[in-house]
Amino acid sequence: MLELVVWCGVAAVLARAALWLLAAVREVLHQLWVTRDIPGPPSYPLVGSFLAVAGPQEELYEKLVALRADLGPTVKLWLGPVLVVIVSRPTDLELVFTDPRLQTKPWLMYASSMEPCLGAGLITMNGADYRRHRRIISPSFAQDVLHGFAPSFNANAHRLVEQLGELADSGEVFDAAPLSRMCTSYTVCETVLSADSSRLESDRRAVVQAVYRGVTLMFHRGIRPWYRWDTLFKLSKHYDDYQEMVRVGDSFVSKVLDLKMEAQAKETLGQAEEAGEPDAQGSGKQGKRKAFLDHLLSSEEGKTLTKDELSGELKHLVAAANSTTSDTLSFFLYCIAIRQDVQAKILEELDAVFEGDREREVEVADLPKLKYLERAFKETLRYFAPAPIYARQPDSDVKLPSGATLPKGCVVLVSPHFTHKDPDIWPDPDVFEPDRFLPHNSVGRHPHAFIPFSAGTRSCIGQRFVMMFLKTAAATVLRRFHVTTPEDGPRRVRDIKPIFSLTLHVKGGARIRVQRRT
Ligand code: HEM
Repeated sequence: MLELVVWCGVAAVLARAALWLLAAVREVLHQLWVTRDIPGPPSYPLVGSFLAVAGPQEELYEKLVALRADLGPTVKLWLGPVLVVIVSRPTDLELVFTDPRLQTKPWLMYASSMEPCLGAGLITMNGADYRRHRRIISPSFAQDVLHGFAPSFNANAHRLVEQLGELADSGEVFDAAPLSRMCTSYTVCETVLSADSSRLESDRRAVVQAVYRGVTLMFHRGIRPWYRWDTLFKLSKHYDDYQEMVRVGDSFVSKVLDLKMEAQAKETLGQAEEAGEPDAQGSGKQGKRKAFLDHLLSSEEGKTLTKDELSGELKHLVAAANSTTSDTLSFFLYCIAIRQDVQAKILEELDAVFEGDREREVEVADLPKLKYLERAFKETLRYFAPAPIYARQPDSDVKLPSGATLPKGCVVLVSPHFTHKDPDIWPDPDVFEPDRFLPHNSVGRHPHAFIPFSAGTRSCIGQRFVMMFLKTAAATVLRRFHVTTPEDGPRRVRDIKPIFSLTLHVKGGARIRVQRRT
């Protein structure tokens, strides 16, 4: 009798496995058929077109650009049994960003590579959980909340100015990227987590290091599907580093949450003023400044998030905010160091808005007046979109306006670089020209031709934050320093080589020199 039960069990498992395999084969056959007219590089049994993109990480960017140039705006790639369709026409993208059948983030590119490190959060979640979290978190990014961050943006821009001052005095050539990272990380710690307490200083320094390394490690693991299995990943030389990064992130966010809960408890007991550690970011009575976390915790809906959910969201925000923003600042400084004419126009505008005052703090009211500076940042984001790829997965077959069909279950990949460098949309795409974004030069350009922050329901929640911070940092730095490239540095923006990771970095560093303005 027992034998019969065991055999029935084995038969049931085998039947399920066979059904699963059958469904998977059917899906692949369907995908092959539906996408037969979409061009792609040569594909071979088992590996598919993996060879077209395999190789050192430094070459990935050039390989994708070459695919676009050779095969056109819609390209398919078979990575083993996984079908990837790269979409780049603005009219197609509009559908990708807005169609309800295309709002799922593929597990393979998101949850499987990010959640072991960050936990679940807005970037990786799907379905009803995602919608609930976005509804709870969005109000904490409202305009008035962002305006409260101006003192933090200014303070951290001044910290950057101090560091640049020392480098100006020494006259040395340096890489702007680590300084941009430090400035961004401190700002994000303060404004997202309200982690500017002196009790967190040493942890915060560790996090600044871990965040950058973390982006590289997550990418390293993410593009090697066999590392999804911990057993195999343990064999990787990066395993210990990865674990350390996870530990640093978890411990930091946990400490921040504990301190916050402690401060709230004291506040409730009316003891905030006597508490030895004043609430630096102002969730206490006397404070004015509130971080995202304070807003979240003070909202009724925010209180429904569990500690695990909160911790995941905070890690997602810190990860999403840091590298993207600091890479933009590094690319921007490098571009204007090369393009002295653009830098001169920025200074002219700064002198007009600040009436020649090179010391005054940047106020929220100044920011909308810095229109040329904003165009220069937009052009930096067009040229070097810091989030180089992102993806969706159709719940059912979706026909694009261009005629191609995205089959159910494939990975729809969006690379802003494909769209941002399309000469039919952007004349002379390799020329760095901020005035492309002048209203009269934008007439007739499709709104989805510029997509550094994605678009639609799953677009970046931090885009207004980014512009406020970057403009404040640039207005503070450029009124005080003149930025140049060294003699052996690139002469044209097109000579800057980016390197692909989860975000886009400057290959070899953004090597610049600064001189004090007189
Ligand atoms: C230049 C800086 C930034 C760029 C270029 C950028 C770009 C993007 C892009 C392309 C996405 C969509 C990703 C996808 O679909 O997988 C995204 C999502 C997101 N970004 Fe940003 N981002 C930047 C800064 C920030 C900042 C400062 C924050 C927070 C303070 C932030 C928070 C998020 C979050 C939470 C999401 C997920 C949104 C959702 O799916 O609902 N980002 N970002």
